[in-house]
Amino acid sequence: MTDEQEKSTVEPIRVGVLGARGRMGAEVCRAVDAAADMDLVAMVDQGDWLFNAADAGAEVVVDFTTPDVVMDNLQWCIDQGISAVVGTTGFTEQRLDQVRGWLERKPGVGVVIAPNFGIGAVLMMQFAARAARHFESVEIIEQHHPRKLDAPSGTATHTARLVAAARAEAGLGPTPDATKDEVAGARGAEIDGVRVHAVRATGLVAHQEVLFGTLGETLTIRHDSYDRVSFMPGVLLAVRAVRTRPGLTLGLDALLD
Ligand SMILES: NC(=O)C1=CN([C@@H]2O[C@H](COP(=O)(O)OP(=O)(O)OC[C@H]3O[C@@H](n4cnc5c(N)ncnc54)[C@H](OP(=O)(O)O)[C@@H]3O)[C@@H](O)[C@H]2O)C=CC1
Ligand SMILES: O=C(O)C1=N[C@H](C(=O)O)C[C@H](O)C1
Repeated sequence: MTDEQEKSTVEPIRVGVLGARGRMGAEVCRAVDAAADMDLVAMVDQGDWLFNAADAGAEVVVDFTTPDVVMDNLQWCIDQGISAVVGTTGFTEQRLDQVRGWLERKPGVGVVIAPNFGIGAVLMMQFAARAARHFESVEIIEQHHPRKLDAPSGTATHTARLVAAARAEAGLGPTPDATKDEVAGARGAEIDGVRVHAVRATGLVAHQEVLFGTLGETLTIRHDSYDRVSFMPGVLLAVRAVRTRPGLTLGLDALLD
């Protein structure tokens, strides 16, 4: 049998998309539809019956909905034995523990949850974590389109936690800052001791800068998503991998190695 014949005997992955009419969901539907090794079998949005995905035989569900519905969606997928790729934000440690608990009862099911599916964004977070130990100051500035519901972004929150963990490991104390916050919020939000500033403006898609400072120098690590197609290679990578990774995979890092 030739390689081509062998390839054509591999069954396409049957994919359902939740939040299919949203900005990301619609882009995911186009990407899955265009992928030769995937079949788009269900497009579910607000008001649609979730069971459409199970009835259509989805093996993997991709969720880009909202933080207030994603947990119910995930619990349903795991109960149905359907693996899930999740880009929706709002995952606290408590939520992640809950997902791990559901997965323990369904050992064959895989879930990938990633705060950002952009390959450049994943690298930006890795570089930031690597730089963190060498700089006494660090602040994160995330910039998004004004229809975004949450702030700070999932990416900024995740970056802050990575940076904070690297600083703690290197024995760095709090960042130096003598400023009195005379107007509430002027110095941004604080996540694990790292200041995070959220900007919302028409024309933006998804952007982040991590600004490091030490004596006589600064380092800025910046990533820009100008178009939601930037997230698609990461989403498709996760769809291809998730069924062979039972349990919870956090972030794309493990899939890129
Ligand atoms: N991880 C990553 O790489 C990325 C993550 N995101 C995150 O993805 C999420 C979605 O973003 P975005 O696409 O911009 O948001 P949108 O608001 O454009 O899309 C969300 C969609 O989900 C629908 N929805 C709401 N409730 C349900 C439900 N119960 N079942 C099915 N669908 C439902 C909404 O319908 P309706 O409008 O009628 O409420 C809407 O169509 C956000 O949390 C965002 O932060 C975004 C980009 C990249
Ligand atoms: O809502 C968005 O648009 C995005 N959400 C994710 C986040 O909150 O980090 C990923 C990316 O920044 C785009």
